[in-house]
Amino acid sequence: MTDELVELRKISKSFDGMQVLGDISLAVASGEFVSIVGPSGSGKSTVLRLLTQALRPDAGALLFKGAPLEQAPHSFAFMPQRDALMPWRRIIDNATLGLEVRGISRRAARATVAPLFEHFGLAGFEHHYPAELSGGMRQRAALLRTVVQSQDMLLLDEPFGALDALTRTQIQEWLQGMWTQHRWTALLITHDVREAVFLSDRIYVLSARPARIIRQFRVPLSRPRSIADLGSPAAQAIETEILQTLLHPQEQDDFGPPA
Ligand SMILES: Nc1ncnc2c1ncn2[C@@H]1O[C@H](COP(=O)(O)OP(=O)(O)OP(=O)(O)O)[C@@H](O)[C@H]1O
Repeated sequence: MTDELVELRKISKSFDGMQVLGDISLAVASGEFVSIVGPSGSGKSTVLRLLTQALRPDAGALLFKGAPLEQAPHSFAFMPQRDALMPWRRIIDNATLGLEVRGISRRAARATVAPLFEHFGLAGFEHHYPAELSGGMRQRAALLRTVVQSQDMLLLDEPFGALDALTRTQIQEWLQGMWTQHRWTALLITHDVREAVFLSDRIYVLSARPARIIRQFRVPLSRPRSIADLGSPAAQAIETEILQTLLHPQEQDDFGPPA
């Protein structure tokens, strides 16, 4: 398909003789929000590290707009599990970091990010240090730093895993609203099936090691969404089916029904 921004085609990867990724094929279209859920240690972060080219696959192809990823000009904005804010830099200077790394002066980078603080619920905290912010605010600051780089795609590695349940729900609702406005292409790794259902257009379910994709689901919820939509029969049904797939992978056909 031509609108696929990124594609992993028959990717396998082993570490020290231990096969982590079996034979992974997946794609993310431009403007699509896709999640990967799977058991702990199944290789979800490895998929992202292959995309950032921190790792190389043993076999298979990584494509960007149909061309080999390593040859195609592209840029991905990566947000890790921990917020990874630099404690010695003020929030505004953390937010500018990705721009400064790309050679933009701090002054110009500050002018770019400053108007976004209100949108990210961080107005008034520009000159605070990370330790002075709540966990949810730090994650929003890390997300601001990630999205401000105008990259082709956001790679989000379990970004809200360390947050308490209420803060996590608030930031999910906020991110859903932001995404609906901006339509960033995004690939999210998460353990949280409800989070995946709430945020995604499509969800891939990975098996345990060696990981393969056992099912993929299209989320039948319109946008914009609110947390209340998770109570709808359609959302409940898909959440239950994904959990069943994770708990009883042996009952799945090889690739399950098409999304
Ligand atoms: N550089 C590496 N060298 C050796 N083993 C590795 C390396 N990177 C990952 N692994 C192993 O590969 C497996 C998959 O790791 P990965 O972090 O991708 O899983 P994950 O699904 O993201 O896990 P979690 O959900 O717990 O974060 C794990 O057993 C891990 O120990």
